Amino acid sequence: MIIRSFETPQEVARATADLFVEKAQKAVEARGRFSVCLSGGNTAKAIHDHLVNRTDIPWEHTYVFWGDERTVPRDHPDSNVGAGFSTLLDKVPVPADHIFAIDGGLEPQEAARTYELALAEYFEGRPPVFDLVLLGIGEDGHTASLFPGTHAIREEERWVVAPYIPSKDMYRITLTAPLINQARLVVIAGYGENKAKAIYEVLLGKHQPDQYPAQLIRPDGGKLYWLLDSAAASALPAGFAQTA
Ligand SMILES: O=C(O)[C@H](O)[C@@H](O)[C@H](O)[C@H](O)COP(=O)(O)O
Repeated sequence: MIIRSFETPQEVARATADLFVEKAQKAVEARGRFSVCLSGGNTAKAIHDHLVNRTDIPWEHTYVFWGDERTVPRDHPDSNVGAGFSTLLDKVPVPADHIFAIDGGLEPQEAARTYELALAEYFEGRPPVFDLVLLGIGEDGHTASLFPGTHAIREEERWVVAPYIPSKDMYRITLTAPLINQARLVVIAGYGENKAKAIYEVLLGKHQPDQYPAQLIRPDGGKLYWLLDSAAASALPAGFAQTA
């Protein structure tokens, strides 16, 4: 696990974009294609702003997925898929048939099952190993839509589940931790003072993933980067995070 802190949110977004580019180039060189899972939320949008302007990403060999989606149609303002398109995919030349969107408009359990089938088809029945999974972190220590106290935290078999989230009073569709942990590279990006306590608890607190689900993110063989701004890293001991 590599933990880096940067002065500003913009530097976090830029550093995440740099890792995206590096991974994309290496994946295409090694396997001819690059599979990436986008996250939702505001952090993702800042990262997308940096990606849109890069000229060194092999978009034509890139395959795009989502780590989670709200149970809303793509055109709803809260949709992660909709935001992925409006802030990134409508602006870069990823072929339309390389984009695998979670359908938040379906009944939640059907949406989860349908997405699992899409993953199985892309990965041709082999265990889904994403080249890169981008994640955010919530103030409550959630990541993707793995929220405290939900059954999704304990899921060990399914790739995609659709738990009811009491704190949001809605169902969400989310990749499970075992699936995320198969990735070659996971990047958790976070900024803002409001994340500092959760980040401390996830990284240095008692191991209690039911309270802090981001503790579940421990890639089996891949790498994990935490990219934080100084505010989000402010509860960590001095020197714990590498300062860029
Ligand atoms: O659907 C979502 O909301 C995201 O997938 C979620 O896990 C997000 O990454 C965190 O809540 C951080 O959100 P911000 O980046 O907006 O702080």
